[in-house]
Amino acid sequence: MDLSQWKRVVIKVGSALIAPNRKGCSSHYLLSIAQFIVRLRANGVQVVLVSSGSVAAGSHLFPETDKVDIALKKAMAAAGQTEMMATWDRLFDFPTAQILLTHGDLRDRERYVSIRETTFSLLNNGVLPIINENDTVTTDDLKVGDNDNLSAMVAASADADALIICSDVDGLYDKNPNTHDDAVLLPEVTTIDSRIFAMGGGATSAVGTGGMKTKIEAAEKATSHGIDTFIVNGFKATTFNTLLEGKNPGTHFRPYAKPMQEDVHWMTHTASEQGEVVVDNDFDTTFAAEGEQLTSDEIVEVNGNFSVGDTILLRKDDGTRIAKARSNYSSCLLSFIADQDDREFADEFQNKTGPIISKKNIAVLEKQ
Ligand SMILES: Nc1ncnc2c1ncn2[C@@H]1O[C@H](COP(=O)(O)OP(=O)(O)O)[C@@H](O)[C@H]1O
Ligand SMILES: N[C@@H](CCC(=O)OP(=O)(O)O)C(=O)O
Repeated sequence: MDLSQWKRVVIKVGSALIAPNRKGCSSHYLLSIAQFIVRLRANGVQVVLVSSGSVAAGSHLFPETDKVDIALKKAMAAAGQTEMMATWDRLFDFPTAQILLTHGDLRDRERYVSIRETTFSLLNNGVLPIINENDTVTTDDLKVGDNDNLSAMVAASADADALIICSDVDGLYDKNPNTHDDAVLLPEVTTIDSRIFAMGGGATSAVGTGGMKTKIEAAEKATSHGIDTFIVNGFKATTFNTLLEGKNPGTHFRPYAKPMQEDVHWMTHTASEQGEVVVDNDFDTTFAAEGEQLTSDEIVEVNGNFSVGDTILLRKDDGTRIAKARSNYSSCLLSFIADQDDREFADEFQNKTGPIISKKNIAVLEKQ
């Protein structure tokens, strides 16, 4: 682990560190994280902070109840967010900036690029971006849902060298250490496979979302973009000294040797498909890599409503997911040519209109 190689780092801070007792924000655990950020910046490293905790920080402002419905949770997030930002801001003598995002923003390529450019602009001007999900406006369809995955999407969009997820445990154990006394810490993970996913359980604290499951998902997203990923214990001040010494205090997920390109990574891990195109089972799966055309006679079915420019999933009739791609056709137009009995007309139509999918807008998914 060579810190001198880090140019940009994303640090994700979990709710338990912001509002440990759900009685408003506390700077108790944030002080050592803030010092870490200051030291990194002094060493020329750009830092992006992804901070959870708005709900936990805001809950004390509302009457206590056993039934916290979605509207109340959103109200807590809205009220807690200002308290959380104020708490962070007090800890720094450089400016901070609030960015609130939803998955709806990240999966739209234009908005994604805009978020990326704004982040770079803030960083290049010495401002610390502090990012959270915009809980007040999210719906099930629009939300990322947890800040672990959000931090990995942010790390990929910011071309970070490292993602440090600060949690309430030392790292990934072979089972949940809060429910198993014999759980063993894994200092290093080189491949994130089903065995690793099986170890990650949900959250057991009152304030956490997602537990270790979403942290492993985040690690997979980040490492596939070449980002060194760490899960560390944010309760311990020693964690950050150890990191500054270039040592790993928790679990280190090694990055892929051959990371995905930024746009392919976005399509694979951030964009969600608006519809799907089912193709023949004997469809040649190397087509995308070879840059060959998908022809309308190979289409079995077009599902969903999508427009030109939307992300679609290409899958085989047997269910195999082949690729995600940007569609150059709307679902209506694609159904129209796929349903044509007159092949000559369909071919001519496609020749005139252009390829259904362009080579540069395809992310081939892992073969299953
Ligand atoms: N295999 C595991 N290793 C470590 N922690 C685990 C594991 N499985 C489940 N967990 C739970 O994940 C929790 C951390 O996630 P979470 O509560 O969402 O925290 P945060 O607020 O930091 O995101 C731990 O406190 C623990 O209860
Ligand atoms: N956006 C939410 C945080 C959701 C979340 O993922 O929380 P955590 O598991 O503590 O990182 C909030 O600010 O309360």
